[in-house]
Amino acid sequence: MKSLQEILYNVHITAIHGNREVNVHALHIDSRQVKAGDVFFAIKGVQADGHQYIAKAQELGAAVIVCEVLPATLKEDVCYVQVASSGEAAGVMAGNYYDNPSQKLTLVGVTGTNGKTTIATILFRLFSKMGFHCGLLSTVQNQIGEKIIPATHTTPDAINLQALLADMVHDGCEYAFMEVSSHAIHQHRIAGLKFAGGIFSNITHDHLDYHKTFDEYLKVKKSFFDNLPASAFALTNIDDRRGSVMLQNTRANKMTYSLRSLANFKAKILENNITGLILNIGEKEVHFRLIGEFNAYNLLAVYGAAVLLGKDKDEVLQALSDLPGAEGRFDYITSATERIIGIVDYAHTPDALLNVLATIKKLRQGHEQVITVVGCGGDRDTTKRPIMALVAVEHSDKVIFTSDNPRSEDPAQIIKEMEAGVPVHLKKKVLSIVDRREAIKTAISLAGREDIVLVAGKGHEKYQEIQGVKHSFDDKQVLKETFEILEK
Ligand SMILES: CC(=O)N[C@H]1[C@@H](OP(=O)(O)OP(=O)(O)OC[C@H]2O[C@@H](n3ccc(=O)[nH]c3=O)[C@H](O)[C@@H]2O)O[C@H](CO)[C@@H](O)[C@@H]1O[C@H](C)C(=O)N[C@@H](C)C(=O)N[C@H](CCC(=O)O)C(=O)O
Ligand SMILES: Nc1ncnc2c1ncn2[C@@H]1O[C@H](COP(=O)(O)OP(=O)(O)OP(=O)(O)O)[C@@H](O)[C@H]1O
Ligand SMILES: N[C@H](CCC[C@H](N)C(=O)O)C(=O)O
Ligand SMILES: [Mg+2]
Repeated sequence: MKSLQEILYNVHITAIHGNREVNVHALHIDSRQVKAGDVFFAIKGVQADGHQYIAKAQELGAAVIVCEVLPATLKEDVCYVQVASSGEAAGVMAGNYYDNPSQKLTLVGVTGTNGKTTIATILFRLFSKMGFHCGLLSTVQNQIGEKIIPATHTTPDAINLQALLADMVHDGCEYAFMEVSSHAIHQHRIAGLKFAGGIFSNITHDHLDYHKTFDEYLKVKKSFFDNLPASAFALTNIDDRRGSVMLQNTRANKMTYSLRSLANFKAKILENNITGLILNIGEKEVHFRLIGEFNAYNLLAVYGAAVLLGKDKDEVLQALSDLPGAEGRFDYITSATERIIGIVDYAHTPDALLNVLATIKKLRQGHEQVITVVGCGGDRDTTKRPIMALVAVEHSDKVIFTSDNPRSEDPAQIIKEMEAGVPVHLKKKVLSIVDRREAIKTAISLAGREDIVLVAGKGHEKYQEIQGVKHSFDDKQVLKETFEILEK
């Protein structure tokens, strides 16, 4: 329990009404969770406006309401804190409530369209391997040392985020690595955090349903770097067209990485095949288990960040060389007799799909066919559907369009929107099968000896969300089962 006065530290308050001599029990952004003596933050969202739920929160006993607009009638026993942004106030107040855990950790945030999970996860594994107790906040899962905490978001909401970081501090973590999604930046989920470093991987087409234009999406990502403190490093991929823009207004220590031009951290790909990568990095030739050029970028980002955090170059490279990639990212299994390679990958953007297919092309030795199974998520950026479809058909021998997570949408309609991206002369390559399990089975039945089946879009996900229900589903498991039937 903390006094309201304590948790209001550093909050930009416009006005305050009512009794502020209260002690606060818990903080909530969802009225449905409020209990007597709690703080409720009224946040304007996409579906609803949290201000509509102030009355509900009061009914449930909220002692403090943080809002942008005051309700018409004020209750005597409630304290109303009026602020310019309730979302931002939630971050700062949650930070104060949990004793600002980010100030007691070395916290590194990773942003970009693709590569966040990979970079954050490998940083976590690298530092753990080098003997440090670490925390991880990622799309796949959150971790405090060995302990796994399921993740609901790539970046949790402000209150859960601060609570998780506080748990890391209590558990003795020194470092925390987290993904910083564009939604999280825009919704101020990261307000009140002190970062020791920020990493930018790349920016390409995604989330235009939310950010509306690419420029807006870019601005949001850039604001993460604009707000880093002078004590932090800002490490950017300058081979990305927007890499240097990210750093233009930051006060942080500007650092760059590149495979192509002059940069603070440079690497050269010497070999790139199914067993991994050999890079010339830090004046050494090092073999890594991760596959594909895009992972050379991810490894370089990890290496740069580790060196900027003061770690010995050779020790970092030695530990890094042996680490596996994140779950569901270029995750492959091979069938025993036919030697069909099944690859599960979380590519759910046009750029990620292109990168994975380009990597597969490079790995092909002879005349193996590439058969791609892919769908697009419902209730998400619809403009990427025809583009992902085109990328798939242009870079595969056969393609099966199927469902990803249709969510509230009609899966057949999503597939239609994908089909619209396929030019007439490539239509003969395409089959559409709504049922994802059937689609994967069909792909394998079409595959000959040593062919490659890419199952894209869901990576580590263990469910398929259809009409609000999450059904158990695991791409890799379906591949395995189908291979087993084939072997019999
Ligand atoms: C589009 C988006 O980001 N939505 C997030 C947002 O919800 P919202 O704006 O729709 O909220 P809303 O339903 O309009 O409600 C507004 C406010 O009223 C409150 N409310 C609502 C109902 C009620 O009865 N009482 C109440 O108090 C809500 O708690 C909320 O504070 O705020 C919620 C609370 O933090 C999030 O859970 C929710 O994530 C949804 C589930 C989601 O799917 N988000 C995805 C798109 C997302 O955030 N993805 C990124 C990853 C992207 C990437 O990896 O590139 C992520 O970081 O996970
Ligand atoms: N550096 C990279 N550049 C381009 N594509 C990448 C890169 N790293 C990974 N990918 C591709 O993008 C997919 C997603 O990678 P990853 O999960 O690391 O990214 P992410 O940014 O965390 O994605 P999300 O925003 O959905 O959580 C991978 O499965 C791979 O296909
Ligand atoms: N972080 C991404 C995940 C997309 C994964 C894909 N399987 C889908 O459901 O669209 C998002 O929120 O857009
Ligand atoms: Mg991620």
